Amino acid sequence: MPIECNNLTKSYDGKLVIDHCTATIPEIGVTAIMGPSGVGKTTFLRLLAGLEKADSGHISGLSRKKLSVVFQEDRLFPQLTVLENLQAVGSGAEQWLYRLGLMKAAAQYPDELSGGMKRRVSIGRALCFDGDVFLLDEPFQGLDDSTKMDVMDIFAELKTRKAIVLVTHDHREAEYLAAHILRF
Ligand SMILES: Nc1ncnc2c1ncn2[C@@H]1O[C@H](COP(=O)(O)OP(=O)(O)OP(=O)(O)O)[C@@H](O)[C@H]1O
Repeated sequence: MPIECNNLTKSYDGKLVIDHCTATIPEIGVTAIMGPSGVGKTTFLRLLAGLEKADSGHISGLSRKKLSVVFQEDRLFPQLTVLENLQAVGSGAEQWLYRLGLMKAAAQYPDELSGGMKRRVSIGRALCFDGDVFLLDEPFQGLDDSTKMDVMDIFAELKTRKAIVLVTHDHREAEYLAAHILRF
């Protein structure tokens, strides 16, 4: 069942951020969300994640679906190691750490990591949680080109069986992964 967004609106302090947005997100494959800074892309993801409530409109097709989210700020558990951060949410932690090039960092704590490493741990946690729907807000930002390709390839594999909503400013990422693009 696809996710249907019907006529969503959302304002902050009287300023309209999401203006009657209607969109379909297929059950399988990558939907890229693109648009200038401040146009409401993160807000749209937060509406999908249920972290914000729309002022009007309706989202259907999300009930009973498990959501894996990666937001721009990496919300890792500071008191847990990298490995434990992944194990806390699901299974397959070691396998994902390996795929993400993080095996050597498994016993480190988040405040000992670089920005790009924290980002990969966040991605690893989303993968371990193994949602039906992945909500990704600029997930590849801060990764060097080679690591970015490795991580994008994980999602290229995943997109054959999951719904992935990818906010990105990078046309190459969108072209590589996405079946269609929602322009905000
Ligand atoms: N919690 C909030 N309270 C007040 N204003 C907010 C809040 N969240 C977002 N906004 C405002 O809503 C607008 C859209 O923000 P949003 O983060 O959704 O944009 P974006 O398209 O994701 O931007 P970027 O590409 O820079 O990440 C901005 O003007 C922002 O200041």
